[in-house]
Amino acid sequence: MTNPLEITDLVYKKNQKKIITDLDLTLKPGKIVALLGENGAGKTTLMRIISGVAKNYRGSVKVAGFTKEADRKGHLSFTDGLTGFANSTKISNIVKFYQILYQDFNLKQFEQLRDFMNLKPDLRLSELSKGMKEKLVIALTFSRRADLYLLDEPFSGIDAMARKKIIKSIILWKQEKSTILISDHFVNEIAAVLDEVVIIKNKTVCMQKSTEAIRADNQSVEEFYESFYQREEEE
Ligand SMILES: Nc1ncnc2c1ncn2[C@@H]1O[C@H](COP(=O)(O)OP(=O)(O)OP(=O)(O)O)[C@@H](O)[C@H]1O
Repeated sequence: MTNPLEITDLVYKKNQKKIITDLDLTLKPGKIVALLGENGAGKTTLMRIISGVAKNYRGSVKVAGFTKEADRKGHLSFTDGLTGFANSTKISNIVKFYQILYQDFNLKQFEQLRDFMNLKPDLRLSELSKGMKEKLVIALTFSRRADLYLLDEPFSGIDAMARKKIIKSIILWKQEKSTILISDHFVNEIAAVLDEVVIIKNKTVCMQKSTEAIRADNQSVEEFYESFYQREEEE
């Protein structure tokens, strides 16, 4: 089966400054993977490159076996901050736009997710709090059928109770074979649903490990992440 993501020799510069260098990353089907790293490590940049929002990189980025940007976009689901919509746009109109733009957008699934998130369709973007916007982004992202879902710090504004509920349900919202790459700073909260951890440091992927292997070493995912940084500091 084709891997949802295969990146080789990725290099990305912005204003002459190297942001990502010599990065390789392969994700297998059906996995939930955390993308971890300190502020400024390059997590958002990597997601923007994979999704085709950031261009002019060197190296190969394949999504479900496809390298061309348009093909990649058809096989992955990523909601880039809703920045293209005016503040007065209603949720219902954003959904209409998604239905036109993406053939794989499933309205029924969206309505279920929207209700799960307690979002009223008549609300305008200007009426949404940070957490409500994040809930909308999650609902839109998971309303598409995709091989790869990208979630960039999806929960930073969502209250703890709702966050727990959403994390528990994530597994139900994806098809068995699709893969989720999710960046977050609170690894302990998502640890229970994770299959793998990928750490970005020094502008590249410096660690990829399954949570099964981490737990076999009698460590929690959080302990593993913390000890990784302690080890690096000692060296
Ligand atoms: N518009 C920009 N112009 C120049 N450099 C940028 C720009 N956006 C980001 N960078 C640089 O790219 C690097 C990676 O940033 P990025 O936002 O991808 O990190 P991140 O891991 O997502 O961080 P955080 O956890 O804080 O969200 C940083 O060093 C940052 O200074």
